[in-house]
Amino acid sequence: MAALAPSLNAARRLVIKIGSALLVGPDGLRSQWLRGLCGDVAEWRRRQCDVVLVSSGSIALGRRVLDLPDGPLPLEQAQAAAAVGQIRLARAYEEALAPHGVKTAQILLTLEDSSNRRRYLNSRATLQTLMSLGVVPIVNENDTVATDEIRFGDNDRLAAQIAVTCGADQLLLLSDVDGLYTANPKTDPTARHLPVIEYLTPEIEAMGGDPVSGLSKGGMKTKLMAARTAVSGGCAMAIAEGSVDRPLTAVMNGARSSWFLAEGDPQAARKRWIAAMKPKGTLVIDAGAMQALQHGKSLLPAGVVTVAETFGRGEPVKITGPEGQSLGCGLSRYTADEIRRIAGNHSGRIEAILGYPGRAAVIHRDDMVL
Ligand SMILES: Nc1ncnc2c1ncn2[C@@H]1O[C@H](COP(=O)(O)OP(=O)(O)O)[C@@H](O)[C@H]1O
Ligand SMILES: N[C@@H](CCC(=O)OP(=O)(O)O)C(=O)O
Repeated sequence: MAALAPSLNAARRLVIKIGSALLVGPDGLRSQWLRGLCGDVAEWRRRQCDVVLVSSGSIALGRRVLDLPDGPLPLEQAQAAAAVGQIRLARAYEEALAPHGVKTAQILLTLEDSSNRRRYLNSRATLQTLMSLGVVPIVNENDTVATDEIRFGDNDRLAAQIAVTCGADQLLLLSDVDGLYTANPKTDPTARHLPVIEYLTPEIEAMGGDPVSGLSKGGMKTKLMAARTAVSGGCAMAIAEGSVDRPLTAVMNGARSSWFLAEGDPQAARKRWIAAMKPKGTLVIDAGAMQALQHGKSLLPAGVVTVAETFGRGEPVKITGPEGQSLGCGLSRYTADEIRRIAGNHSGRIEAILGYPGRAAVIHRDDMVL
């Protein structure tokens, strides 16, 4: 029996990627379309769904303002265009969401921000805080500082990385095509649409071709790479035609799309990821902390007895009980030296001891596997 596609209606945390060609037309920003999209975003917020928007379009908007020619731009010009376009892009979202009472924030990231564990944890914490405050973050690649070696280069993969980082259960790529076909439908009239992709097999991955549109970057290739990241992170991913009015409502009402099914749920995937890491050090904790962890609490400095070896912030450490029992592992929010100084102390004393404020927990329960 064919597997069932998830319903967009059921998303609890949704990341939506908007391609340049949707947002910017021959006459500039497609304001009316953006108002429709933002009407949908507000509707999903009303349903208590957290929403993150990953939007392309800064280069497409900026190049128009700077009168740069069509076609690929040299890196420096693309970076300049992005700097000019990004302020317009962010303002457009803010203005389209404000009438619905939805607050926005701008987040610009590079590939390094996801590969460097400390920066990754910081951006994750900021995203979580923004969502807990009901804000819709607008994310784009930080094109002004991202040179070729350190860039995602396309927002499909950035969106998948964001979806996994913030534990989203669904990722929607709004594109100029209504899903994955057996070949590029713009060039091959025999191409067949695939509504549900249960497993990302090599055959499926070979279907991804390049884009035809002049504004776009990755084509289907990068969307399939995004699918690999999303589904293995426990997030279902859909590709849908975004140019229609109110594209989320359209998908919910049955507009054609392709769904890639998730492997497990986001939390389980994150725990698998942490469990697979090689610990860099060990924290020995007392009996009270051991009991607290077993009741689903975070590890506070007060419960740490000793720290072995050297590790940095965000690195994996082993957690051991007072009798040397192996309890599990987790990502440390402090360096080994910092924990040595705050061990045994109440979290309220962290700032006085270290000389700067820090997070209350040494290992947050979301970053821990027992
Ligand atoms: N197997 C395929 N199925 C669907 N589209 C494909 C396929 N291979 C290549 N494509 C191309 O990928 C395009 C979508 O990618 P792209 O233009 O980069 O979109 P976006 O700007 O939304 O990121 C389609 O319009 C199509 O030309
Ligand atoms: N960061 C770039 C977007 C790059 C990109 O992935 O574009 P697209 O293929 O249209 O989603 C920009 O804002 O122009």
